[in-house]
Amino acid sequence: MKSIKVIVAGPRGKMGSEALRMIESSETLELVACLDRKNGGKQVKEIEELPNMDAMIYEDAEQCFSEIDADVLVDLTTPEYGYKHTKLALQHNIRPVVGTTGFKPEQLEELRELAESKGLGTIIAPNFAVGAVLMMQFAKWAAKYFPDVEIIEKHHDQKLDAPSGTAVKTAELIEEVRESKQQGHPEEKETMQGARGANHDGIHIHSVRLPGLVAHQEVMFGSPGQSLTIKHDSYHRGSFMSGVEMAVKEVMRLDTLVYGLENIME
Ligand SMILES: NC(=O)c1ccc[n+]([C@@H]2O[C@H](COP(=O)([O-])OP(=O)(O)OC[C@H]3O[C@@H](n4cnc5c(N)ncnc54)[C@H](O)[C@@H]3O)[C@@H](O)[C@H]2O)c1
Ligand SMILES: O=C(O)C1=N[C@H](C(=O)O)CCC1
Repeated sequence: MKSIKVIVAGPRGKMGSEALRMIESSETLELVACLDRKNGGKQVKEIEELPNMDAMIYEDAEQCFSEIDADVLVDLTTPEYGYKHTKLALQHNIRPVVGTTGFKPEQLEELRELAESKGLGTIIAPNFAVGAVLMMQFAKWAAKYFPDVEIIEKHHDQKLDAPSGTAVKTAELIEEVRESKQQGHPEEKETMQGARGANHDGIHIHSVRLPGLVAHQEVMFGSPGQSLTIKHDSYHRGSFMSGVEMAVKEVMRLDTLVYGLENIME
Protein backbone atom coordinates (compact mmCIF):
# COMPACT_ATOMS: atom_id res chain seq x y z
CA MET A 1 0.00 0.00 0.00
CA LYS A 2 1.29 3.48 -0.87
CA SER A 3 1.47 4.93 2.62
CA ILE A 4 4.26 7.57 2.62
CA LYS A 5 3.30 10.84 0.94
CA VAL A 6 6.28 12.45 -0.81
CA ILE A 7 7.03 15.85 -2.36
CA VAL A 8 9.97 15.93 -4.79
CA ALA A 9 11.91 19.18 -5.31
CA GLY A 10 13.78 19.32 -8.62
CA PRO A 11 11.61 16.86 -10.62
CA ARG A 12 13.07 17.74 -14.04
CA GLY A 13 16.67 17.31 -12.88
CA LYS A 14 18.88 14.28 -13.52
CA MET A 15 18.25 12.92 -10.02
CA GLY A 16 14.72 14.27 -9.56
CA SER A 17 13.37 12.63 -12.71
CA GLU A 18 14.96 9.33 -11.67
CA ALA A 19 13.35 9.72 -8.23
CA LEU A 20 9.91 10.16 -9.83
CA ARG A 21 10.37 6.90 -11.75
CA MET A 22 11.44 5.16 -8.54
CA ILE A 23 8.35 6.50 -6.69
CA GLU A 24 6.08 5.46 -9.57
CA SER A 25 7.24 1.86 -9.20
CA SER A 26 7.41 1.87 -5.38
CA GLU A 27 4.79 -0.05 -3.42
CA THR A 28 5.11 2.29 -0.42
CA LEU A 29 5.84 5.81 -1.71
CA GLU A 30 3.19 8.10 -3.18
CA LEU A 31 4.03 11.32 -5.05
CA VAL A 32 1.74 14.09 -3.76
CA ALA A 33 3.42 17.19 -5.28
CA CYS A 34 6.57 18.54 -6.91
CA LEU A 35 8.49 21.74 -6.36
CA ASP A 36 10.00 23.13 -9.55
CA ARG A 37 11.38 26.38 -10.93
CA LYS A 38 8.69 26.41 -13.65
CA ASN A 39 5.41 24.69 -14.64
CA GLY A 40 3.60 25.85 -11.48
CA GLY A 41 -0.09 24.84 -11.53
CA LYS A 42 0.45 21.97 -13.98
CA GLN A 43 0.26 18.25 -13.25
CA VAL A 44 3.43 16.15 -13.51
CA LYS A 45 1.84 14.11 -16.32
CA GLU A 46 1.47 17.28 -18.44
CA ILE A 47 5.26 17.66 -18.62
CA GLU A 48 6.55 15.73 -21.59
CA GLU A 49 9.79 14.40 -20.11
CA LEU A 50 8.19 13.32 -16.80
CA PRO A 51 6.27 10.12 -15.93
CA ASN A 52 2.50 9.95 -16.24
CA MET A 53 1.75 10.85 -12.60
CA ASP A 54 -1.07 12.84 -10.95
CA ALA A 55 0.67 15.37 -8.71
CA MET A 56 0.54 19.17 -8.74
CA ILE A 57 3.67 21.18 -9.49
CA TYR A 58 4.38 24.21 -7.29
CA GLU A 59 6.93 26.98 -7.78
CA ASP A 60 6.49 28.44 -4.30
CA ALA A 61 7.81 26.20 -1.52
CA GLU A 62 5.85 27.94 1.25
CA GLN A 63 2.58 27.49 -0.67
CA CYS A 64 3.41 23.87 -1.51
CA PHE A 65 4.24 22.89 2.07
CA SER A 66 1.15 24.75 3.43
CA GLU A 67 -1.36 23.28 0.98
CA ILE A 68 -0.10 19.71 0.59
CA ASP A 69 -0.46 17.02 3.22
CA ALA A 70 2.98 15.36 2.94
CA ASP A 71 5.18 13.16 5.11
CA VAL A 72 8.53 13.61 3.37
CA LEU A 73 10.32 16.11 1.13
CA VAL A 74 12.95 14.64 -1.19
CA ASP A 75 15.24 17.50 -2.21
CA LEU A 76 17.45 17.13 -5.30
CA THR A 77 18.08 20.72 -6.31
CA THR A 78 20.97 23.11 -5.64
CA PRO A 79 22.93 23.93 -2.45
CA GLU A 80 21.17 27.30 -2.10
CA TYR A 81 17.61 26.04 -2.55
CA GLY A 82 18.18 22.64 -0.96
CA TYR A 83 19.04 24.37 2.29
CA LYS A 84 16.03 26.73 2.10
CA HIS A 85 13.63 23.89 1.24
CA THR A 86 14.95 21.68 4.06
CA LYS A 87 14.51 24.40 6.65
CA LEU A 88 11.03 25.30 5.42
CA ALA A 89 9.95 21.64 5.27
CA LEU A 90 10.94 21.15 8.92
CA GLN A 91 9.03 24.29 9.88
CA HIS A 92 5.97 22.67 8.22
CA ASN A 93 6.54 19.33 10.02
CA ILE A 94 7.61 17.58 6.80
CA ARG A 95 10.59 15.23 7.13
CA PRO A 96 13.42 16.05 4.71
CA VAL A 97 15.45 13.47 2.77
CA VAL A 98 18.18 15.51 1.14
CA GLY A 99 20.46 14.36 -1.64
CA THR A 100 21.51 17.88 -2.55
CA THR A 101 25.18 18.44 -1.75
CA GLY A 102 27.25 21.54 -1.01
CA PHE A 103 25.77 22.57 2.36
CA LYS A 104 28.13 24.48 4.65
CA PRO A 105 28.95 22.95 8.08
CA GLU A 106 27.07 25.75 9.86
CA GLN A 107 23.97 25.09 7.71
CA LEU A 108 24.11 21.39 8.63
CA GLU A 109 24.37 22.35 12.29
CA GLU A 110 21.43 24.75 12.08
CA LEU A 111 19.29 22.08 10.38
CA ARG A 112 20.33 19.52 13.00
CA GLU A 113 19.19 21.85 15.79
CA LEU A 114 15.90 22.57 14.03
CA ALA A 115 15.20 18.86 13.39
CA GLU A 116 15.95 18.08 17.02
CA SER A 117 13.78 20.90 18.37
CA LYS A 118 10.90 19.69 16.20
CA GLY A 119 11.59 16.00 16.95
CA LEU A 120 11.50 15.29 13.22
CA GLY A 121 13.58 12.74 11.32
CA THR A 122 15.87 14.24 8.70
CA ILE A 123 18.34 12.46 6.44
CA ILE A 124 21.05 14.33 4.57
CA ALA A 125 23.05 11.88 2.49
CA PRO A 126 25.86 13.06 0.21
CA ASN A 127 25.66 9.73 -1.61
CA PHE A 128 22.70 7.34 -1.82
CA ALA A 129 24.59 4.61 -3.68
CA VAL A 130 25.13 1.70 -1.29
CA GLY A 131 28.51 0.94 -2.93
CA ALA A 132 29.68 4.50 -2.31
CA VAL A 133 28.67 4.28 1.36
CA LEU A 134 30.70 1.06 1.68
CA MET A 135 33.64 2.69 -0.13
CA MET A 136 33.60 5.49 2.48
CA GLN A 137 33.41 3.00 5.36
CA PHE A 138 36.25 0.88 3.92
CA ALA A 139 38.32 4.06 3.51
CA LYS A 140 37.71 4.98 7.15
CA TRP A 141 38.88 1.52 8.20
CA ALA A 142 41.98 1.66 5.98
CA ALA A 143 42.96 5.12 7.26
CA LYS A 144 43.66 3.64 10.70
CA TYR A 145 46.59 1.80 9.14
CA PHE A 146 47.43 4.15 6.25
CA PRO A 147 47.40 7.77 7.43
CA ASP A 148 48.71 9.07 4.06
CA VAL A 149 45.69 9.39 1.81
CA GLU A 150 44.45 11.44 -1.13
CA ILE A 151 40.93 11.53 -2.55
CA ILE A 152 40.22 11.82 -6.27
CA GLU A 153 36.59 12.43 -7.11
CA LYS A 154 35.34 12.56 -10.71
CA HIS A 155 31.96 13.86 -11.82
CA HIS A 156 30.06 15.10 -14.89
CA ASP A 157 30.80 18.68 -15.93
CA GLN A 158 27.33 20.04 -14.94
CA LYS A 159 28.07 19.63 -11.24
CA LEU A 160 27.89 22.90 -9.26
CA ASP A 161 29.84 22.05 -6.09
CA ALA A 162 33.48 21.02 -5.70
CA PRO A 163 34.72 19.06 -3.92
CA SER A 164 31.79 16.63 -4.05
CA GLY A 165 29.71 15.97 -0.94
CA THR A 166 31.00 12.39 -1.00
CA ALA A 167 34.63 13.52 -0.96
CA VAL A 168 33.99 15.89 1.94
CA LYS A 169 32.17 13.16 3.87
CA THR A 170 35.00 10.69 3.16
CA ALA A 171 37.58 13.14 4.50
CA GLU A 172 35.43 13.76 7.60
CA LEU A 173 35.13 10.01 8.28
CA ILE A 174 38.89 9.55 7.86
CA GLU A 175 39.52 12.51 10.17
CA GLU A 176 37.66 10.61 12.92
CA VAL A 177 40.30 7.85 13.00
CA ARG A 178 43.48 9.50 11.68
CA GLU A 179 45.78 11.78 13.66
CA SER A 180 45.90 15.23 12.09
CA LYS A 181 48.74 15.26 9.57
CA GLN A 182 49.98 17.53 6.77
CA GLN A 183 51.01 15.28 3.91
CA GLY A 184 53.77 15.63 1.35
CA HIS A 185 57.08 17.44 1.75
CA PRO A 186 56.93 20.10 4.52
CA GLU A 187 58.42 22.61 2.08
CA GLU A 188 56.35 21.66 -0.96
CA LYS A 189 55.16 24.67 -3.00
CA GLU A 190 52.55 24.85 -5.72
CA THR A 191 54.12 26.42 -8.81
CA MET A 192 50.61 26.45 -10.28
CA GLN A 193 47.74 27.32 -7.92
CA GLY A 194 45.53 24.36 -7.04
CA ALA A 195 48.02 21.71 -8.14
CA ARG A 196 47.70 19.87 -4.83
CA GLY A 197 43.90 20.19 -4.72
CA ALA A 198 41.81 21.12 -1.70
CA ASN A 199 43.11 20.37 1.78
CA HIS A 200 40.95 18.95 4.58
CA ASP A 201 43.02 18.34 7.74
CA GLY A 202 46.01 17.54 5.50
CA ILE A 203 44.00 15.19 3.24
CA HIS A 204 44.21 16.41 -0.35
CA ILE A 205 41.04 16.25 -2.46
CA HIS A 206 41.23 16.45 -6.26
CA SER A 207 38.09 17.18 -8.30
CA VAL A 208 37.81 16.10 -11.93
CA ARG A 209 34.89 17.37 -14.07
CA LEU A 210 34.37 15.85 -17.53
CA PRO A 211 31.40 15.21 -19.82
CA GLY A 212 30.47 11.53 -19.91
CA LEU A 213 31.23 10.91 -16.25
CA VAL A 214 28.46 10.27 -13.68
CA ALA A 215 29.92 9.92 -10.14
CA HIS A 216 33.22 8.24 -9.31
CA GLN A 217 35.72 8.32 -6.46
CA GLU A 218 39.08 6.78 -5.64
CA VAL A 219 40.62 6.92 -2.18
CA MET A 220 44.35 6.28 -2.51
CA PHE A 221 46.48 5.23 0.46
CA GLY A 222 50.27 4.95 0.39
CA SER A 223 52.94 3.69 2.74
CA PRO A 224 56.54 2.65 2.05
CA GLY A 225 56.53 -0.07 -0.63
CA GLN A 226 52.76 -0.38 -1.03
CA SER A 227 49.56 1.39 -1.97
CA LEU A 228 45.89 0.64 -1.55
CA THR A 229 43.13 2.13 -3.71
CA ILE A 230 39.44 1.92 -2.82
CA LYS A 231 37.24 2.88 -5.75
CA HIS A 232 33.57 3.27 -6.48
CA ASP A 233 31.77 4.12 -9.74
CA SER A 234 28.17 5.10 -10.37
CA TYR A 235 27.53 4.61 -14.09
CA HIS A 236 23.82 5.46 -13.94
CA ARG A 237 21.64 7.52 -11.58
CA GLY A 238 19.52 4.43 -10.97
CA SER A 239 22.41 3.47 -8.65
CA PHE A 240 21.16 6.05 -6.10
CA MET A 241 17.50 5.09 -6.04
CA SER A 242 17.40 2.12 -3.66
CA GLY A 243 19.17 4.41 -1.17
CA VAL A 244 16.62 7.20 -1.68
CA GLU A 245 13.73 4.77 -1.15
CA MET A 246 15.38 3.32 1.96
CA ALA A 247 15.93 6.84 3.35
CA VAL A 248 12.30 7.88 2.78
CA LYS A 249 11.10 4.83 4.71
CA GLU A 250 13.66 5.20 7.53
CA VAL A 251 13.19 8.94 8.03
CA MET A 252 9.66 8.18 9.25
CA ARG A 253 11.18 6.27 12.20
CA LEU A 254 13.75 8.94 13.19
CA ASP A 255 13.32 11.96 15.45
CA THR A 256 16.63 13.67 14.71
CA LEU A 257 18.96 14.53 11.80
CA VAL A 258 21.42 11.98 10.45
CA TYR A 259 24.14 12.90 7.97
CA GLY A 260 25.11 9.94 5.78
CA LEU A 261 23.27 6.81 4.70
CA GLU A 262 25.57 4.62 6.83
CA ASN A 263 23.55 5.76 9.85
CA ILE A 264 20.51 3.84 8.64
CA MET A 265 22.26 0.82 7.10
CA GLU A 266 22.60 -2.29 9.28
N1 LIG B 1 23.11 12.21 -2.66
C1 LIG B 1 23.31 11.61 -3.83
O1 LIG B 1 23.42 10.38 -3.92
C2 LIG B 1 23.39 12.45 -5.06
C3 LIG B 1 23.51 11.87 -6.32
C4 LIG B 1 23.50 12.69 -7.43
C5 LIG B 1 23.40 14.06 -7.27
N2 LIG B 1 23.32 14.58 -6.03
C6 LIG B 1 23.11 16.01 -5.79
O2 LIG B 1 21.75 16.29 -6.07
C7 LIG B 1 21.61 17.62 -6.57
C8 LIG B 1 20.91 17.58 -7.92
O3 LIG B 1 21.73 16.89 -8.85
P1 LIG B 1 21.29 16.69 -10.38
O4 LIG B 1 22.44 16.03 -11.05
O5 LIG B 1 19.93 16.09 -10.44
O6 LIG B 1 21.22 18.22 -10.86
P2 LIG B 1 20.31 18.84 -12.00
O7 LIG B 1 20.91 20.18 -12.32
O8 LIG B 1 20.14 17.87 -13.11
O9 LIG B 1 18.89 19.05 -11.29
C9 LIG B 1 18.62 20.03 -10.35
C10 LIG B 1 17.18 20.46 -10.56
O10 LIG B 1 16.82 21.34 -9.51
C11 LIG B 1 15.95 22.29 -10.05
N3 LIG B 1 15.90 23.46 -9.18
C12 LIG B 1 16.84 24.42 -9.00
N4 LIG B 1 16.38 25.36 -8.17
C13 LIG B 1 15.13 24.97 -7.81
C14 LIG B 1 14.14 25.53 -6.97
N5 LIG B 1 14.33 26.71 -6.35
N6 LIG B 1 12.98 24.86 -6.81
C15 LIG B 1 12.77 23.70 -7.42
N7 LIG B 1 13.66 23.11 -8.27
C16 LIG B 1 14.82 23.76 -8.45
C17 LIG B 1 16.53 22.60 -11.42
O11 LIG B 1 15.57 23.17 -12.27
C18 LIG B 1 16.96 21.21 -11.87
O12 LIG B 1 15.92 20.58 -12.62
C19 LIG B 1 23.04 18.17 -6.60
O13 LIG B 1 23.28 18.90 -5.42
C20 LIG B 1 23.92 16.95 -6.63
O14 LIG B 1 25.19 17.17 -6.09
C21 LIG B 1 23.31 13.81 -4.93
O1 LIG C 1 26.07 14.14 -9.71
C1 LIG C 1 26.33 14.67 -8.62
O2 LIG C 1 26.33 15.91 -8.46
C2 LIG C 1 26.64 13.82 -7.46
N1 LIG C 1 26.84 14.38 -6.32
C3 LIG C 1 27.06 13.73 -5.09
C4 LIG C 1 28.27 14.32 -4.40
O3 LIG C 1 28.49 15.54 -4.47
O4 LIG C 1 28.98 13.57 -3.72
C5 LIG C 1 27.04 12.23 -5.14
C6 LIG C 1 27.23 11.60 -6.44
C7 LIG C 1 26.65 12.36 -7.62
